[in-house]
Amino acid sequence: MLVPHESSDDCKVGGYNIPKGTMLLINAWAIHRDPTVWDDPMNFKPERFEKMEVETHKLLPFGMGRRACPGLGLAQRMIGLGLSSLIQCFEWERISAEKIDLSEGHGITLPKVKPLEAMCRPRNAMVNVLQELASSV
Ligand code: HEM
Repeated sequence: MLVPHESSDDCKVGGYNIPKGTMLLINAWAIHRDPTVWDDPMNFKPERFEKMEVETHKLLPFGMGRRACPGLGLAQRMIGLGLSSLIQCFEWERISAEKIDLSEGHGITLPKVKPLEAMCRPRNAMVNVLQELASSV
């Protein structure tokens, strides 16, 4: 669910009459899994975002409109930078032959039921860079 909003006037949403003062909750979780909104929603297909102008209005992790998250640009850049640094600098392995359990838990955010445990070791090409970084802290 996104942050609750309150209608400041009588309005209609999706054909429903919403009186002034109603609490409105957007179920982004359901929208992101709705097969009438997304083609094959349960599969990871990053290529669906290649034509960003087509799909962005259906993707709501930051809300939408006037009260959408003003930290969107910062958050997207930091997540990309953080994740790509972890992939570029380290080799990653599972802790056992068992596949990672991706089951979703409950909460304000979407935690994993089983926290991720993984092993990492600096990539050879990155050892010097990481040592220099660590010694400069
Ligand atoms: C992955 C990171 C983030 C996610 C998923 C996220 C998501 C959201 C969502 C869903 C909302 C509510 C939108 C709505 O009312 O419909 C929101 C609001 C807000 N976010 Fe974020 N956010 C993130 C990072 C950030 C960062 C980095 C900042 C600031 C540096 C920030 C500042 C805010 C503020 C100030 C609001 C309230 C905006 C308003 O009510 O007018 N957020 N965010």
